[in-house]
Amino acid sequence: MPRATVDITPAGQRPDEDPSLAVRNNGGAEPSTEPAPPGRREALLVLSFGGPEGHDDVLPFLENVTRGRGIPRERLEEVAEHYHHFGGVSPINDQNKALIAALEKELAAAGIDLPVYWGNRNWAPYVEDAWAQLAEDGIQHVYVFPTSAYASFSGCRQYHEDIARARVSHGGGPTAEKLPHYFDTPGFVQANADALAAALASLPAEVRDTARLVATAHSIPDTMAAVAGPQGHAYETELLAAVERVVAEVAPGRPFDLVWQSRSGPPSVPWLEPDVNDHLRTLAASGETAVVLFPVGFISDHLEVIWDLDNEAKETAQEVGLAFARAGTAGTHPAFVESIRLLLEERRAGGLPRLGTNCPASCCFVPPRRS
Ligand SMILES: CC1=C(CCC(=O)O)c2cc3nc(cc4[nH]c(cc5[nH]c(cc1n2)c(C)c5CCC(=O)O)c(CCC(=O)O)c4C)C(CCC(=O)O)=C3C
Ligand SMILES: [Fe+2]
Repeated sequence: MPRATVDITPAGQRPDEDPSLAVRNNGGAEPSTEPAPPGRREALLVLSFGGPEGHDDVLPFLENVTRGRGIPRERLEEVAEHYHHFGGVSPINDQNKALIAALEKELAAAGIDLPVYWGNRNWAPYVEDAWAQLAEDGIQHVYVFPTSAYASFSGCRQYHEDIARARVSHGGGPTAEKLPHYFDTPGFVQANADALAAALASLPAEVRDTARLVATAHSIPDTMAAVAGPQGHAYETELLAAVERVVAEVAPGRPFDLVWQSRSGPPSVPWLEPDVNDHLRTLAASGETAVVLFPVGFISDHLEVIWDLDNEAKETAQEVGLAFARAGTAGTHPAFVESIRLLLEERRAGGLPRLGTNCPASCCFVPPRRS
């Protein structure tokens, strides 16, 4: 007998045991093109990287981050120092709390009754614990908002894997879908554009119109870039698309660069180049007098932004005589928060994802190193 469409998961049945839901969700993190079944209990999960909360958290956190990924011990010790400069506390946790508070307000104002949860990959609150809570609270389906806007193993697939791991750790729990990449949503672009305009305005008047616009994003290994997105190189392609949109808003036609920051891994492994510091030296040597860095690759001013740009890159700029300003990230900009709500509403309505993409299962895979 053909099975009728089930709109509401019967009480006592785990949603992932309902075959109709399993098909819609491909058992995991694939977006559905069906509207959300009426009555289904849903939530939004902000899924992030995690960061230490104090001195003693730093090394265990870094070990979580780099497990199986072949990062040299010396690099870990160096990065630990960056965290220790801030008392071992990453700013990312407060930034995520602020984003969650802004999202709760945004949803409430739009009359959307949807609880917001928080889970991380590398530090408490862990996504596994968030999953247990979601299940305990009777949530049947969760929309996952990852704190990365782009394709790539680190920014996309690894978040899919976090969801899968959390579901396995709980033996099920809610079905899930990761929201599409949002680098090209109007609100993300607007937030970055406003930040870039403010940074430009902070420069001395005589260099404001000529300062070089330099976008930055986290470097990734060349091999990871090559397999990002179904056609490969989606990380760079999506970044370039975001940067073009931001520059078109702020200073149409003005030249810009997209360069890379925060590389790690052994020097023998090629990562995306040029590094932002090398690029600043090149710009100075070619006669530029001022730069504005805008870290469009990140959504908040976390440690890799405030250390690698506000300390290291700024020092490089001073060394080579470039006037320097650094734009903020999207953070809790109202337009960005609104775009997240619109993405969520679009998914709940079952529309095909208009904005951005979501990675299918076949891309972005980078196997862990066996040591
Ligand atoms: C693409 C990308 C994003 C953006 C997408 C996203 O946001 O997810 C990102 C974000 C972040 N990266 C962060 C921190 C770290 N990343 C590391 C290591 C690595 N990142 C990589 C890539 C990315 N990283 C890669 C390819 C590695 C090598 C190891 C591996 O192959 O996986 C390491 C290890 C030490 C080191 O070598 O730096 C740390 C401590 C934090 C938290 C900052 C805070 O605490 O405020 C955030 C938001
Ligand atoms: Fe990273």
